[in-house]
Amino acid sequence: PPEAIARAATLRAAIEQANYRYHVLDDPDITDADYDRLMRELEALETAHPALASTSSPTRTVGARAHGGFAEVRHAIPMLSLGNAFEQAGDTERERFREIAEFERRIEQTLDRRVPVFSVEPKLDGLAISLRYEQGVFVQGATRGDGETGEDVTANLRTVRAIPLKMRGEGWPDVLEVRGEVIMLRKDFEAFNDYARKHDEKPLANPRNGAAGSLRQLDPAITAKRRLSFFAYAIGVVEGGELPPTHSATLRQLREWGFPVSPEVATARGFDGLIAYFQRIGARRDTLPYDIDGVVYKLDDYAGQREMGFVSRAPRWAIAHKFPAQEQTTT
Ligand SMILES: Cc1c[n+]2nc(N)[nH]c2nc1OC(C)C
Repeated sequence: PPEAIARAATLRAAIEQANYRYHVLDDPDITDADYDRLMRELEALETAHPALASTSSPTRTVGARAHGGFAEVRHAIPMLSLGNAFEQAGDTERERFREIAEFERRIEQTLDRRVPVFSVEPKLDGLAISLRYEQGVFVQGATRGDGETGEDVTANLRTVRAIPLKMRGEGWPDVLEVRGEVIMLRKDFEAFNDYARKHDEKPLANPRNGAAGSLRQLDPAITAKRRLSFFAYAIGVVEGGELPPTHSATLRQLREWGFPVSPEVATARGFDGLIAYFQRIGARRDTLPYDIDGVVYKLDDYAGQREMGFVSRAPRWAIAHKFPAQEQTTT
């Protein structure tokens, strides 16, 4: 009946808007209870009128169990690892952060640029995944695996509300791969362990295990019970369209298309700018809503990235800068 069709469309739009405001803008305008009421009303409508349901409906996020294990997915563009730098003994900052000074100087020299601009980002401690969108619709998601081949965890990723089932806005390429980290926010990790202890279930050792374990569940219904989040940080395949010339502009564009991007991302100029960011984030590390194990510096303009190229599997144009290992507080 037409009024059921109209009501279902209204509910879907409201739920997608609520997901965007909660996960991308971090500025929800309805309570969790209201959100659940919208979902329950849509589920009831779709049950009463099965013709209404579609795979891209927010209620259709729990798919079938992967009986024989996960299918393999070959990454057309390998998912890279990052070379990383650690602090070293020394008096001056250039000595203590010698590897970062080296990284930055090599880029200055190779590109003959005085002060290169970098995209600077928190290095989230979760599970790296790649999301494939065709005509703006989420069609496949895979884990990083060994960088060349990962596992198809599409059904599980559909249950992660921070991952848009359809891109927002317009102007996106025909095919777009968005890469990022699936994580478990600290508050959701603590809530999960409270529940586990009360129900005599095995608690999670840390949020990273929570994200990895939840995503690798063969039954998406179990994944759906784990509160996971997602932050985009890179692009893979782009076909039938083009992206801005810099990584920072691409991250802004991804936010508009409905992808969560960490609010901590910024740009920095030269060695001093990198270290200032490293120390700024380091000072706030324990107050962030998610675990990080360092920060990532990436030359911001894509032309410069292409010119710098890669060393084996890690790009010359990016590096992870890790904090000293933190004593894991076993909760
Ligand atoms: C492996 C990795 C991890 N991370 N984490 C962030 N924030 N950016 C980022 N980029 C990565 O690789 C790029 C070089 C694509």
